[in-house]
Order: sequence, then structure tokens, then C-alpha cells
Amino acid sequence: MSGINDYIDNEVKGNDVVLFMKGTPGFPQCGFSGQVVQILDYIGADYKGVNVLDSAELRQGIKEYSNWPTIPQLYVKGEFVGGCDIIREMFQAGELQTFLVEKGVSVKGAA
Ligand SMILES: N[C@@H](CCC(=O)N[C@@H](CS)C(=O)NCC(=O)O)C(=O)O
Ligand code: FES
Repeated sequence: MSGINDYIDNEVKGNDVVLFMKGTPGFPQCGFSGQVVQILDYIGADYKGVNVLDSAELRQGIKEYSNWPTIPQLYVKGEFVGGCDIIREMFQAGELQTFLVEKGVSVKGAA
């Protein structure tokens, strides 16, 4: 299992914003993942989507890595932020843009 952990660790630490999701940003395969994609696209955040449906090991591994039972999962600057509910609540409260800017992540325009 260390292989998958290393893979996840590299993605999380090597990209400012990473969304572990079902499907791809261009073609989400679940509404929960799709909602986070819509929010990140609306904000204009640069992010990398990692499709957990590519690998059963990854789908399980990310849950153990984060100690969080569901997909999607958003990481910013190596830190787990939350799933769909948390991201939606932060966005609706206007906190997501602020959070990203504070973290030094580039957001196009909306901030
Ligand atoms: N309330 C969750 C919704 C996400 C969710 O329930 N995901 C489920 C269905 S897509 C999941 O990942 N189940 C485990 C799995 O499919 O491996 C959130 O805030 O992110
Ligand atoms: S894949 Fe069925 S709810 Fe996400």
C-alpha cells in the first residue's frame, strides 16, 4: 500500500489545489464531484483533478490518507479542506475565495 500513499502524497504536495474526484473536471461522473468542479471553475481556481475511478486502490487509498470516507476531497497547499458539503458551504459564505487567496493560490478575477 505504500505505493499508493506515495502517489497521493506526491499529488497533494506537488500541486497547489488538487481535487480527488469521480471523473474528470471536463466530465465529472458524480453530482458531488460535479458541484465542486463547478465551484472551482466559477472561482477561476487552477486545480488538478485526480480521478479515483481510475483505480480501486486509489479510491480506497485516498479515504485512508485523509481519514475521510467519501469522494470528492479537496486539498489546498497540502492541506485537506473538505468534501462537497464543506466546499459548498465555504463558497456560499464567500469564504472559499478568501481562503484560497490567503493560501496564495491564484484565482482568476473573482477574488
Ligand atoms: N456529503 C458528501 C457527499 C459525497 C459522497 O457522499 N460521496 C459518496 C458517493 S459518490 C462516496 O464517495 N462514497 C464512497 C465511494 O464511492 O467510494 C460530501 O460532502 O462530500
Ligand atoms: S457516484 Fe453515486 S452518488 Fe456519487
